[in-house]
Amino acid sequence: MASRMFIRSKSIAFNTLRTYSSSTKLVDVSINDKTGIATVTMQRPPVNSLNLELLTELNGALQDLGSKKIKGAILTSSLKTIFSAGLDILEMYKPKPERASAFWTSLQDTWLTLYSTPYPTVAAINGHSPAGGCLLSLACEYRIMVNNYTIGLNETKLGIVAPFWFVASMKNVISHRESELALTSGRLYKTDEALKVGLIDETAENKDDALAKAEKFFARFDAVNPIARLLTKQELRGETIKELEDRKQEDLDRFVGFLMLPAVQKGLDVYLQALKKKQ
Ligand SMILES: CCCCCCCCCC/C=C/CC(=O)SCCNC(=O)CCNC(=O)[C@H](O)C(C)(C)COP(=O)(O)OP(=O)(O)OC[C@H]1O[C@@H](n2cnc3c(N)ncnc32)[C@H](O)[C@@H]1OP(=O)(O)O
Repeated sequence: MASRMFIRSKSIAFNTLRTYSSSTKLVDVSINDKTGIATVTMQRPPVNSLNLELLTELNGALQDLGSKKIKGAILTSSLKTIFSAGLDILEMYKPKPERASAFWTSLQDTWLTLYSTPYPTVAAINGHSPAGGCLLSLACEYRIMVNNYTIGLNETKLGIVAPFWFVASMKNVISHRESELALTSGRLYKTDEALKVGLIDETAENKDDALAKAEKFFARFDAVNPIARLLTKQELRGETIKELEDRKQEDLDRFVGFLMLPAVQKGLDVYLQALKKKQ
C-alpha cells in the first residue's frame, strides 16, 4: 500500500525492542526484535469503529505479517477504554450500494485473513468489544481481556442479524447453548462473565498485563513443531473458512439486500440517535 511507511531502526539505544514498525493512519504494526512478537494496533478514535478504510489497512497489515518470521501477533487498540465498537454503523446507515459492497467484502476478507493466519494470534482486549469487535477477537486463537469491560455479539439489540460466520465464530469458542442464549438476546458479557463461559481465556489488570500474558501464550509453542501447529489449526478452522469462501457472494447479497430494508434503516436510525443522546 502506497501510504504505508516502513521504518527499520536497528540498534537505536532507546528503542532497541521495536526494530520494525509499519504504520498507516489507522493501524500500527511493530515487531519486537527480541521476542519476535508483532503488535497490531487499531487506532481510529474515538471508538475504533470498523469502516472500509480501517478494515482494508488491517487486512493488509495481517497479510504482510504472513511473509515475516514472527512468533505471533497481538491484536489490540490504541484507545484507553475501547478495543473496537464493532462495525461503523455509518457504513450501514443509508449506504450507497457500491460502498456497502466494498465495506462488507473488506470485512469478509479481514476475517478470512485473521481466522487463517499461519502465525499464532492473541486478542489483547483492552476495552469494550461489542459486535464486530467481538468478531475480530473471536478470529484470534486466544483472548485476554482487561477487567470491567464488555464483549459479545449484540446485533439483535440493533435490529440486525449476525451472519452465519459470526455465529460460527462464536460457536467454535463457546457452547451452542450459550451462543443461542447470548445471540438471541444480544448479550454483552462483562469481563468476568466472559471468562466463566469461555468467551475469553484470561483476564488482565490492564493492557500491559494483557500483553505480558500474550507473550506467555506464545511461549507454549516453543516446543511445538510449527508445521504441525499450523496444519492442526487448519484442520480445526478449515470447515468454517470454506463455508464463507463458498458462500461469499450469497452472504454479500444478503447483507446489501438486508440494509436496503426500510425496517432495518429505521432500527439503525433509532440506535444511532440513542448512542448520541447518551451524553
Ligand atoms: C437473514 C438475514 C441475513 C442478514 C445479513 C445482514 C447482517 C448484517 C450484520 C451486520 C453486523 C454488524 C455488527 C456490528 O458490529 S454493528 C455495531 C455494533 N456496535 C455497537 O453496538 C457499539 C455501539 N457503541 C457503544 O456501545 C459505545 O459507543 C462504546 C463502544 C461502549 C463506547 O462508549 P463511549 O461512552 O466511550 O463512547 P460514545 O458512546 O460516546 O461514542 C463516541 C462516538 O462514537 C460513536 N460510535 C460509537 N459506536 C459506533 C459505531 N459502532 N459506529 C459508528 N459510530 C459509533 C458515537 O455515536 C459517538 O459519536 P458522537 O461523538 O458523534 O456522538
